[in-house]
Amino acid sequence: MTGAPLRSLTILGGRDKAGRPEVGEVTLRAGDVACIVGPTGSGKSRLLADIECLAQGDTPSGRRILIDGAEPETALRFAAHRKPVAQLSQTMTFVVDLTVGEFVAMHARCRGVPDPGSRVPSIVAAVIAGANDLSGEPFGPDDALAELSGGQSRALMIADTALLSASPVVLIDEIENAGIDRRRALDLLVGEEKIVLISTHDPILALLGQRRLVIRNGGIAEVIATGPDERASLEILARLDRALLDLRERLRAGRRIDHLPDWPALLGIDKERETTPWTP
Ligand SMILES: Nc1ncnc2c1ncn2[C@@H]1O[C@H](COP(=O)(O)OP(=O)(O)OP(=O)(O)O)[C@@H](O)[C@H]1O
Repeated sequence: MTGAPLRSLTILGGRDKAGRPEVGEVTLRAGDVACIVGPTGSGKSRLLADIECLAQGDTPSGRRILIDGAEPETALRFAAHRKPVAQLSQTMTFVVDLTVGEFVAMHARCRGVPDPGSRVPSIVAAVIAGANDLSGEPFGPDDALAELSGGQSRALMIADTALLSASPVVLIDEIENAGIDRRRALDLLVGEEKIVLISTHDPILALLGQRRLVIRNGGIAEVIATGPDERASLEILARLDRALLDLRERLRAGRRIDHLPDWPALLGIDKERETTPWTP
């Protein structure tokens, strides 16, 4: 654990793959969500890895990461239990022979949750409830960890990271196809005053963040603040997304999709005033 709460994380720019300097400085504060966007191979994972290891000019990018405006002490970089950064990777496979309840209780004890006798059962219940809120398929404490679906595993790790991990910085490598409610996942993490960085191409996630770091050829080329027009678009995208989720749920439940939603009504488009006919 890191002790005092972390207030800010600063990325001091290094160089791109061609050795050119990138955007000089980006500071994120507790409760901030920043998205990392860029083409395949542009260096998104490199940036996450630089933050994860609290790079000090000793990685290919030459970036330096500051905690609360200062270079982190060496122990913070190399002692696993004191690391301020948690990373949720794209694939989540459990290979231990434990139930969900046993695993979360064990993690709670490792994380030093005080008085295991009374606190652990309630924190286990809170983590499982949080995970069930994110994934469409509920599971319980007696279910085997190894038998959880991809979406359930991912939801469990997000709830576990939000509620149990002491790490104030959370790095997420793409959660778009994980079958979980992405907005709730972010709310859960941000509600705990974490700094969240997500590598994503999902328009909803991208617009939910306050900023987007655009990566090109290995460097941060631009920092885009989410503007008011984009926030308005987010509401429409969220409606579309809910409608698509509904259709997915129907399919999951073995039902038919004979009728599609009334899209113009759903998106708040006034049919009377529409002048340009839409053609597929
Ligand atoms: N600034 C840099 N200087 C030197 N090498 C870099 C830099 N940034 C990234 N790289 C290297 O470029 C390669 C591709 O980067 P990375 O895997 O981070 O891309 P990505 O955007 O995450 O790709 P994908 O979307 O396919 O996962 C890696 O080998 C990485 O170490």
